[in-house]
Amino acid sequence: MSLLEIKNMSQNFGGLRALSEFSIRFERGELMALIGPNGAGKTTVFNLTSGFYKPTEGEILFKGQNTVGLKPHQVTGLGIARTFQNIRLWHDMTVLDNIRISQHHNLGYSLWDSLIRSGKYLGAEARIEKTAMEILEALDLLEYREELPKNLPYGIQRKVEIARALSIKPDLLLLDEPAAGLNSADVQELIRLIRWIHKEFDITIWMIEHQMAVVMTLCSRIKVIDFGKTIAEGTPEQIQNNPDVIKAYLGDENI
Ligand SMILES: Nc1ncnc2c1ncn2[C@@H]1O[C@H](COP(=O)(O)OP(=O)(O)OP(=O)(O)O)[C@@H](O)[C@H]1O
Repeated sequence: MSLLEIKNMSQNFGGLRALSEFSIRFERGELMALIGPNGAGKTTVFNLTSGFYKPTEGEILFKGQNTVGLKPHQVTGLGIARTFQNIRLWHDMTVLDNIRISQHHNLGYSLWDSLIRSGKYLGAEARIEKTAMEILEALDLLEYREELPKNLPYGIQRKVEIARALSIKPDLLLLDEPAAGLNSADVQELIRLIRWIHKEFDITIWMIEHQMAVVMTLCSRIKVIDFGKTIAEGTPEQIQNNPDVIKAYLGDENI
């Protein structure tokens, strides 16, 4: 069974067809990219896959289960974690609390348990704390655990966001433009980090990225969309030489 299978997924926003009959199949362990010019529909694909939008048409099967109609926290609970194009962290909570709070989609205790501080509550909170500390240590972020994200350099904030996504122990990690806003040294660090995470956590990664250096270095398979339609899929080499892709990025007049 494929880890993720999307079949003929489309999304309309009023009269705009933002995505048209998008299909993809992932096997466990892949590192895959979704690319395309601005406004092509890439983030829409991630919003649909992670339950932020419900597709107008189509099917999404994750580990064989249909996820269409599930809420984002339910999709997270099944094992899909994501980061956002514009970093979304709680800027007035510490780094550690940001990681801890992300695990609260699946607590296993009730409000009553938390009020009386039952054994169930204390046990779950201890597990959450342990996981958060382990992730921070693995990503070399322990020294920032008591800092507020807003006081940290942008590259570190990106890393914290990735740590937060990883803390739910996902099977599939969606990274929406992880290199956006990073300087070239941070981009190199990010490439190393993603490669390391992919191997060390043994997870499947799907990324949207405009920086071709990142995509071409990391991904074994690339899918290209333009105006909501799939125009190409293949290896980095095939994509680089694909005339439809070149045309979509550069326009007819530049070919
Ligand atoms: N919630 C929404 N309501 C209406 N239109 C939307 C909504 N979300 C996206 N769109 C439109 O759908 C199209 C695809 O947008 P999307 O953000 O998916 O593109 P993208 O490929 O991620 O672009 P970029 O690379 O610039 O981030 C755009 O025309 C956008 O304006």
